[in-house]
Amino acid sequence: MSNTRVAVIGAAGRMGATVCAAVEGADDLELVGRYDAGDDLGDLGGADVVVEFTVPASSPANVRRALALGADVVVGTTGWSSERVAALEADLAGFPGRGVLIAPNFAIGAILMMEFARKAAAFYESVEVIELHHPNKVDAPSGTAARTSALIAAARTEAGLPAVPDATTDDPDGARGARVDGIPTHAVRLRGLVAHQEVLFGGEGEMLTIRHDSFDRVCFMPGVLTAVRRIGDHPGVTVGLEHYLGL
Ligand SMILES: NC(=O)C1=CN([C@@H]2O[C@H](COP(=O)(O)OP(=O)(O)OC[C@H]3O[C@@H](n4cnc5c(N)ncnc54)[C@H](OP(=O)(O)O)[C@@H]3O)[C@@H](O)[C@H]2O)C=CC1
Ligand SMILES: O=C(O)C1=N[C@H](C(=O)O)C[C@H](O)C1
Repeated sequence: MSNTRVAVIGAAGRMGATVCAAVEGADDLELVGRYDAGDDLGDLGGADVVVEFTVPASSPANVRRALALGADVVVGTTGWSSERVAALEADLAGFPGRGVLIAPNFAIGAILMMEFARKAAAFYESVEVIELHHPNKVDAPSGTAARTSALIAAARTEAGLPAVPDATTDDPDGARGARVDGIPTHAVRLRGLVAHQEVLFGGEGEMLTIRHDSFDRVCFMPGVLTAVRRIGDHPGVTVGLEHYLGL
């Protein structure tokens, strides 16, 4: 069987460069193109699969370009709101058989953290999400935190839980953080960090903390390579690598 041809958009970035090295190290994959800001995407090297790690403002146009060239697309870039996903789903009708995976986080531990948080959500009155990242990150809250909060909110609604209790009436500086689907969601930016998240659940007399730490971007690579290898089996738009992992 011939190797899968892979192009990377955002190839000079922290994630893109790590993905290029991972693809080059895989016997069954061939890196056919590296593209970064200002580059002409051309025919994307004739890639079968395009991996996209850029910035939220550029990601949708890059995905559409890759689809138009006949490639499947693995997207790691954050900022894919439900409106953006819906627009992509409508566009994808014009590209039958093509697949797009939008994964807020490719690290297995982060995927499990979200799954555990979703399971715990129905059992606790209180919950807060705290994400902590390197200070070069441009978006807040992180895509992972936004997805975690959305999953928790949906699970709470399904369980018939009311809003999280919070007596705050005076918060002129936003100290209580953002609300994502009603879930308090906080962002920390600190030199020395890579990507970290805590989900705090509180009930009468107890707290459950679920924490994940990415210490090195290599932790995302098994997930990215799995996505590249399996995307051909997943036409349409998929949000979250968990759907490729049987979770
Ligand atoms: N899903 C996951 O598991 C993970 C997702 N991420 C997400 O991936 C994205 C990238 O993160 P990171 O690598 O740290 O960021 P970087 O800023 O290091 O890399 C982004 C790269 O994309 C380039 N770029 C910007 N616009 C375009 C464009 N239109 N076409 C091609 N290239 C472009 C940038 O160039 P320039 O700097 O010159 O503008 C830069 O080289 C973020 O959204 C982040 O949240 C990060 C880690 C894991
Ligand atoms: O920008 C990052 O670094 C990361 N971005 C993703 C996010 O926003 O969730 C994934 C991970 O947290 C690293």
